[in-house]
Amino acid sequence: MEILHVSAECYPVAKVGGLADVVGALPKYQRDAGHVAKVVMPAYRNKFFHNNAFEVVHQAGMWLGHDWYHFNVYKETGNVLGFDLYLVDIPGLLDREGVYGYYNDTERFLGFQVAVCDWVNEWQHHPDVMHCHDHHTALIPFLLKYGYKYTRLAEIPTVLTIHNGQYQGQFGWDRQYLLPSFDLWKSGLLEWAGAINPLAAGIKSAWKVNTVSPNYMRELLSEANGLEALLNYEVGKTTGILNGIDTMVWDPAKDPMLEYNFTATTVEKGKRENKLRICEQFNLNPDLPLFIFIGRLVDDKGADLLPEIIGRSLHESGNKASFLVLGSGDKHTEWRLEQTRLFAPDNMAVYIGYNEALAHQLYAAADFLLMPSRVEPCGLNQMYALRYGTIPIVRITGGLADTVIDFGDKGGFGIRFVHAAIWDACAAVRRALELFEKRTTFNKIRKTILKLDHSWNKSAQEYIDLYTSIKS
Ligand SMILES: Nc1ncnc2c1ncn2[C@@H]1O[C@H](COP(=O)(O)OP(=O)(O)O[C@H]2O[C@H](CO)[C@@H](O)[C@H](O)[C@H]2O)[C@@H](O)[C@H]1O
Repeated sequence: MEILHVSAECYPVAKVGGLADVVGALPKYQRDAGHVAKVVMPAYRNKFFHNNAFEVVHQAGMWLGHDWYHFNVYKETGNVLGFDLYLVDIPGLLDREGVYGYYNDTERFLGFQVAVCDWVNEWQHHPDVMHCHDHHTALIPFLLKYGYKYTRLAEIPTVLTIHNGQYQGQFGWDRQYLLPSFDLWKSGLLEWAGAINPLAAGIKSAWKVNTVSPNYMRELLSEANGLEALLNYEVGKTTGILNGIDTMVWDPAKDPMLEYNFTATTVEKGKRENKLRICEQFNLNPDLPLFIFIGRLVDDKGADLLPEIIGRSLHESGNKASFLVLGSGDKHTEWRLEQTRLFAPDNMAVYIGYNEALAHQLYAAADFLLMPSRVEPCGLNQMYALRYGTIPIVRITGGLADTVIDFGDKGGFGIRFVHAAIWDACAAVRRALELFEKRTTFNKIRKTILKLDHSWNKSAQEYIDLYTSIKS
């Protein structure tokens, strides 16, 4: 089967969050299962673009409203990722260093989607499925079905994966002219709440829709940032497939970003050594339990709760813990974290920014990972933590409920709490502190979690089954 993944991110080409991890890993596992999986994404002007070799495989031009853009499709020639990677270069739109956050993101990702459809329109054959990820690519199922210039592509099955339903990419009807001409009788498929809503259009038009965990799929039926009614209506074509992790990239035994690699048999020494390094770097006491948070500092992740969770936990425990936060996002939360640190400089460290290597080192060094998420479609951090012998403390929502069992329950290994609230998170931290003191149980749990299998093997097959169910 030939699968074309269309995405705004893919690790290691360009990563902002978990979407990149998924799109960088899933195709490898699909390849290993005997399929041809390709990824097409924008050609951002970043390190990866400058440091790798490409050949031009397609050159064309397109109208985006009243503006004409020339575009190229490049193919990476070194097979660096282990599957075919295509980059769409649209000078004037996509040739920026960053992924998101530009004033014309709507035009940028519209241009990307039109260019992808135009390019596939020139192929001699059709891919067996086009797999679109999140709202930046969610207009493709609509365009293929109803765009006049894509009639020969109308039968290509499309799958839309919702990695995060909070972001939908809405823009006003006044910009409808940016879309290539389509059957206007179908305009209603673009519409949601008085605007053009790409995610809603994708849910309506894709052949199948899935989220990144079964529990998140259930949650979306009652809480989907305004799309609840639509998802209830379309429930028949939806499913939840749990994300996996790339166990080749995330392997404590071989990870080149770690100074000390370790396995299940050397976990105690290995984690101790990694912890010593990190504690030295951030001026923390290595004898205290180390709690980390890694992620985008946004309210959905519960990042706004962190300053008080940390402050209160330190106060209650008499400074018997260390906390380290790695992330960036909401400026006010960044500032509050820095302020909290001033009150406990020996027990708290904050790294504002994005640092892939540090993230790996933190998963390896920490004792506990804190995830007080309000919304968590799947969450990869808890799976990376488990793989690196760090016990996750999670609020049970979305995929966190699907992947973490409380150590108090049969077969359990993590710490769960119910409310995205300071008091409940602090109670979970208290349980962690008690667990840290019970060394035998703590070490046993560590050994157990290192052996859990969160690789893509099972889920990659579930995607193949999904494609097979719609293959024309
Ligand atoms: N400052 C920083 N420095 C270094 N690394 C950082 C970092 N901030 C984040 N990361 C890394 O980015 C990734 C975050 O992945 P998540 O799945 O937790 O969240 P995200 O919300 O981006 O993804 C969305 O899509 C994914 C994939 O489907 C879902 O799992 C998730 O629930 C959904 O919200 C991890 O690899 C993490 O280590």
